[in-house]
Amino acid sequence: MANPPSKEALALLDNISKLSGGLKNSQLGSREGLLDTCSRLIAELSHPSETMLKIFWSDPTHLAIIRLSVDIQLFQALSTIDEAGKTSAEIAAKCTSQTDPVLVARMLRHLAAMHTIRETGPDTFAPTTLSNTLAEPAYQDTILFLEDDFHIVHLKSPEYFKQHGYSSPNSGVDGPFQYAFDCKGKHMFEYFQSSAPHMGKRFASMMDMWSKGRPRWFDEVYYPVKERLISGAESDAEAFLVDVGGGSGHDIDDLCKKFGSEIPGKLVLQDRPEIIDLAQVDASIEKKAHDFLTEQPESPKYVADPTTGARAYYLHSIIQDWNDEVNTRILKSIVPAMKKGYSKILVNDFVVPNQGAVWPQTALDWELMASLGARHRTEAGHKELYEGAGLRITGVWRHPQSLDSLIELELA
Ligand SMILES: C[S@@+](CC[C@H](N)C(=O)[O-])C[C@H]1O[C@@H](n2cnc3c(N)ncnc32)[C@H](O)[C@@H]1O
Repeated sequence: MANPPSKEALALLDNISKLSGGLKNSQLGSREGLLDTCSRLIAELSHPSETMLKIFWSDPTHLAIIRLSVDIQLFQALSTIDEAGKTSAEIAAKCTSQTDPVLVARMLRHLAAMHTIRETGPDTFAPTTLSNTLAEPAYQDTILFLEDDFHIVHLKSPEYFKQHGYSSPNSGVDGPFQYAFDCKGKHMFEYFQSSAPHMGKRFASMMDMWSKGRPRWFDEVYYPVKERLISGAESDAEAFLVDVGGGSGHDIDDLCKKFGSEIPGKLVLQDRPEIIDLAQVDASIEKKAHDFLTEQPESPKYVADPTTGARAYYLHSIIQDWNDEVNTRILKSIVPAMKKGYSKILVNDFVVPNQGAVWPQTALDWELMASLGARHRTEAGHKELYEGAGLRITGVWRHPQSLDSLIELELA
């Protein structure tokens, strides 16, 4: 007979049944609660050797198969199939190149065992929402970035830490990334530009992919854009909102789509020149190459008929990329452009709790360290940084289903 479940497992099962009721009634947060509780239950019920094999066998092989699927266009082949499914030989015939049907069958079986696709009968497989989504260009780029380009950084990090006395990096130009690519002194974004433009493009796609499926800062229950920005915006101001380091423009483009003619002024997308070249945004959005370590050009000092600075300077996933010293430079480059009591800086970043951070936060913190010598901040860490740059926090907003926050700042 099997061992009786532990007290913890029983409590988790009770919680799952409560949360299931919430999910059926579309209660906000029940989906997230269920995901967390189910993963705790899996950890509680698994034998350590099962967990070990999950981490070191099933996940890496799953990853290897997903990566290979990009080359043979397996997800694209699957996306043409209906829910009844097709045999592995039929699916192999739809892949690019002459892929061995036996190899495809082995890939399909593991993908099905990992719930990435569905096994609908003997040697018969059908796509899922996940596998269809993995066929999209932004997801394919992300797989290539994380596997082909970035994975080496994690593989090399034990050597890096051994050489650096196991201390936490605090430099964007001498961390695990620079060690793996032998480019000490060059920041990751500079390295993309000078030595690996394909990585820069894939990275921008990854940021685009990441914005999907999570609440956006301008959603009604997140940050009240109408109340805090549109209302009170001066129509003769040069710019309404500047997306500083906005990548290929998904945030500002979606803001533009959502509010359309309600936006009372110009929208400006700024980033490095090679990223601005990639951006495909609404024609009304001005695209400008700008180094955010230098003085903000969307400022009364520079515009033809200056009245005020922009209503808002939006920084999404920027503060988390740099140490305090560089962030102070970024913020102080915007401060002279701001009008007191009118202009705001909007920081859209994680505010990690002092206890109970969840895996998307802790995993990203490690990625930030490895790639950029950077880290996540608690609310106290954010506050200290902004006060040091002559700013004050005027509010922190969070969507009930999001893990990130919107921190609103004004001149102190
Ligand atoms: C983590 S991404 C965030 C992109 C976008 N805000 C988003 O949330 O998807 C950081 C962005 O900062 C840009 N960046 C890095 N250094 C920069 C600099 N000195 N000036 C302007 N942009 C820079 C990168 O090109 C990249 O698009």
